[in-house]
Amino acid sequence: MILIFDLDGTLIDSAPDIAAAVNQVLHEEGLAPLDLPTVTGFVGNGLPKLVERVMAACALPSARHQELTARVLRQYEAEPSARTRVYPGVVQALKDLQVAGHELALCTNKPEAPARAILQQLGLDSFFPVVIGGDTLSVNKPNPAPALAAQAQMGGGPAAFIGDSEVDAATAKAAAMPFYLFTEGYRKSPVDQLPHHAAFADFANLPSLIGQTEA
Ligand SMILES: O=C(O)COP(=O)(O)O
Ligand SMILES: [Mg+2]
Repeated sequence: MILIFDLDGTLIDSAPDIAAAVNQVLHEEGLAPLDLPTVTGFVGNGLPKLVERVMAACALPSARHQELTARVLRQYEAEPSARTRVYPGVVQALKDLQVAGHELALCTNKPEAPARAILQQLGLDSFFPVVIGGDTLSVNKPNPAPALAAQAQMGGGPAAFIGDSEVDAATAKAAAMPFYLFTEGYRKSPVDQLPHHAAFADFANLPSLIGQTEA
């Protein structure tokens, strides 16, 4: 089966680096930093949307959105993974899933360039022959197009989606793919309010969970 993974809050805890980039720009603007839970709550719909949420929280004029988005992105790309951690058990789970014959792809709302840089810096790039970012197509998740593009680029066939958020649950539903929910990421809703085929809190359990579903 083709397994399409989300990135932020699923494979990696990346919010500290996103918050650092945001807070550097706020500092340059003479504004107080936002705390980590606040910035984490803004992750999920891509960088332009995150900056829009930051600007609303800081009462910055929306006319500056393009400029501030470019500055946050430049800051983030300068140091994208220094504070970012791969969640426990991810690497072993990805290896086990490949050994079991699955093919892995990545579908994130993070812009493609920093997504690829982070995968490489954290040693995850070799798992993912296909990477679709938030700016790879003209639409991003929860539109199903990025997930469907990942599936098509992997050669087509049965696919499942693994993610941590409301956005991923909606994407999987729209793409008609079973959704595996990682419960320890950046979701805002209770687990039972997110439609999912199966949920897991520990990556060590994912290979058997997917094996059971297939059987
Ligand atoms: O960049 C975001 O807003 C979210 O990224 P994700 O799709 O990898 O969770
Ligand atoms: Mg996510």
